[in-house]
Amino acid sequence: MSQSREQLARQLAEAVAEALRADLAERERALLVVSGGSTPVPFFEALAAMDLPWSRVDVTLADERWVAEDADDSNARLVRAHLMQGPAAAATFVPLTSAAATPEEGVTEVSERLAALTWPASVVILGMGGDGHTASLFPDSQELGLALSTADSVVAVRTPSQPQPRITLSADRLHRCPRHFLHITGEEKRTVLGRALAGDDTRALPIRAFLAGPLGIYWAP
Ligand SMILES: O=C(O)[C@H](O)[C@@H](O)[C@H](O)[C@H](O)COP(=O)(O)O
Repeated sequence: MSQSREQLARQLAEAVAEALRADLAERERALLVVSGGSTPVPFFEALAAMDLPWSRVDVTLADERWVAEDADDSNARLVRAHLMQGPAAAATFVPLTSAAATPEEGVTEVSERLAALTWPASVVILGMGGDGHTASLFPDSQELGLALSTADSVVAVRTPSQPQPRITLSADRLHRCPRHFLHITGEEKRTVLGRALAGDDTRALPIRAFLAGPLGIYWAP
């Protein structure tokens, strides 16, 4: 019998907590990179309640919509509401937006902010859309090729399928981590992942940029 989404969230939270503890035994600070969207909420809430040296943990995003932090579709708002709570409130959240009007104008400041963190990240949590995007690496984005190839840490992204301009960690920066976990739910995403595993055109299904390496896949119906 397949597990529930709540059980999956707890299982993922335990794996992430274990990874953070392992790294914090070796280094002063540890970095957790999370994705936004709707799937992560039960995972965020399970992780937030865990007993960790949270004051030594930095949390940032794999991508962000270029909106104010109090906007309904802000990933920063989602993380502050569901992860930066309880014990995890002692962690440091590092947002991916700035006061600049556009992500193109903000990438330098955000890149400098990220440079001060402890890379490689301990863990990267990826989500996936029904179009096979992950972070803000979208198939229909004109910046996809850049985001897949640049050594820069962040890329401004404009995508016809998305209402807001975005900023995303580049594939290179997302790869700078020994642990990647893909957190997806539902039959549609299971089917998309199956298609991604069966092919090699990363521009068509950008999640493919992360399937060649070690990837923990956390899926529930
Ligand atoms: O900013 C975002 O939306 C996320 O970072 C994005 O990459 C997300 O992981 C997928 O779009 C899946 O979103 P759902 O969990 O809402 O299906």
